Amino acid sequence: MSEHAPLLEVRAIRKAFPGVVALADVSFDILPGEVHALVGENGAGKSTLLSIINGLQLPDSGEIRRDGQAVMLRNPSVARAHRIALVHQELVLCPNLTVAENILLGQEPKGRFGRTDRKAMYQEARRILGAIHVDLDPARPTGELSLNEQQIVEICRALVSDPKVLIFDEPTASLNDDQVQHLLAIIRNLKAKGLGIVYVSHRLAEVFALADRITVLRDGRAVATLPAAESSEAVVIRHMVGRDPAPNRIERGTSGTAEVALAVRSLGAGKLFDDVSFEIRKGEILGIAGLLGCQREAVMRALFGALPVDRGEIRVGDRPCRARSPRQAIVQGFGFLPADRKGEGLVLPMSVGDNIALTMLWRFSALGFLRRRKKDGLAWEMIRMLSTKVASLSQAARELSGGNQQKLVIAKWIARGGEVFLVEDPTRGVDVGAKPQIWRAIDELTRQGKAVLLITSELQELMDISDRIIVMSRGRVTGHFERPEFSVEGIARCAVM
Ligand SMILES: Nc1ncnc2c1ncn2[C@@H]1O[C@H](COP(=O)(O)OP(=O)(O)OP(=O)(O)O)[C@@H](O)[C@H]1O
Repeated sequence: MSEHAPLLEVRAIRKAFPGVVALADVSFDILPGEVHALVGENGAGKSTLLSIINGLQLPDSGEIRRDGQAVMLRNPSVARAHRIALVHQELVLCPNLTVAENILLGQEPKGRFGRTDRKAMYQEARRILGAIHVDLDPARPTGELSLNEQQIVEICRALVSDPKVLIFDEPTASLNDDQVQHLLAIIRNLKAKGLGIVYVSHRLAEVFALADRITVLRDGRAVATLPAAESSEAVVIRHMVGRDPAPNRIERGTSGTAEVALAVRSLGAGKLFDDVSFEIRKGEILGIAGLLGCQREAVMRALFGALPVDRGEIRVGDRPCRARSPRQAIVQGFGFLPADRKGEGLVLPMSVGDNIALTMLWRFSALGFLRRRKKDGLAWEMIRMLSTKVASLSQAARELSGGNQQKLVIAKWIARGGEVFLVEDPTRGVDVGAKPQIWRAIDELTRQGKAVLLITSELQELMDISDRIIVMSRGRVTGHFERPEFSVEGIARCAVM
């Protein structure tokens, strides 16, 4: 076989679910030493394709060839035996076990009487960590690792079977910019060793920083395979959505009224944060910027009654607010969209329509036909507003793609209402085509007089949407910027104070 023969070929794969053709005649291949990115809108078919390559699902028709030979990937163990491995997006580590135990879980080297040979296990874990140039103590309990370190353990777990094809499913979804760079360096290193890497991500900047080729899926079809060096984000987005994308930056105009929606004065919580003060007017979006450990998430949680404060004052409108629980915070006018939305607020076996209706029950107290029609009408409005891809209102939420589940959570959360919305990373896991719609939905909230406090993991996004930004560093407010003064340099300077 020539050096450039594909490690893996996917030919004319088709996979349908009731009411949806998830993959229609998809073909693509992976060469040794290449990163082949797979991109597409939410529901385009990426996860379905990955699960077929990883042996989690069988295709209805089509063929998979590994080193030129047709293979039947009946389950993930068969895929592993063919040296194909997947790095999970969701970290599935056991927190009580050590790094080495997690890496070799289920594949521990055995010594006498079939017992685990612990010395060999630690040696093997050290060898794998060394192979990707990571200095992590294999004896550390996994529970105390950072997200980035946990991700590394996940990668090592996939490397145990010495794969030739390694699949990454949105590996950077919960990482900050520095951690992303570290992960990309590890992936480049694996590529240099000749592995073929399949890389799925919604973050196009990262796809262009890493990929050799990019295959775009749209509505279950592979609509283009492009050499990254000869393409651009705009071209890829056009293939993904079939039109020019809407700009992310929202023209906010003269937003905000004079009326203060939320006033926070000298707020403090233990050693986490201190002397935090700001105001948000009705109709305004205030962003909080800061590096990891700046405690902006803790401020959000304190406002939502999920973390006790011991000093300072919070006022919603002209009322003092002392929420001691999220339930009380909701009653006092707060809405909270946490970054960790997995399963959050969705009853997965229930239908899409009923999931949205759950939050709106109080609006439909009168029984009757009209109620159903009105309920369905509002549900469709929510679904369209965020371009959620659903087959029908009666489709079970569990059958939606990951990104579409996220959009459904956001739709529910907007439907629930409130005066002050606390929002963390609303576009995480959401495709580029739908991001502007989410920003527009938030913009629309403020036009109705709501106030929004916002955190995003990408600073550019925060600058695109916020009216003002405060910067936090080590639990204190270190900067305050009006929209015309926004600059990455200025904000970054305050973030390291
Ligand atoms: N088990 C299932 N039953 C019914 N429909 C399904 C099932 N799994 C996936 N689908 C449908 O197949 C289509 C493709 O979904 P898939 O999860 O592959 O999309 P994706 O590109 O990974 O999206 P995302 O970016 O949101 O993760 C979607 O319309 C989805 O609703």
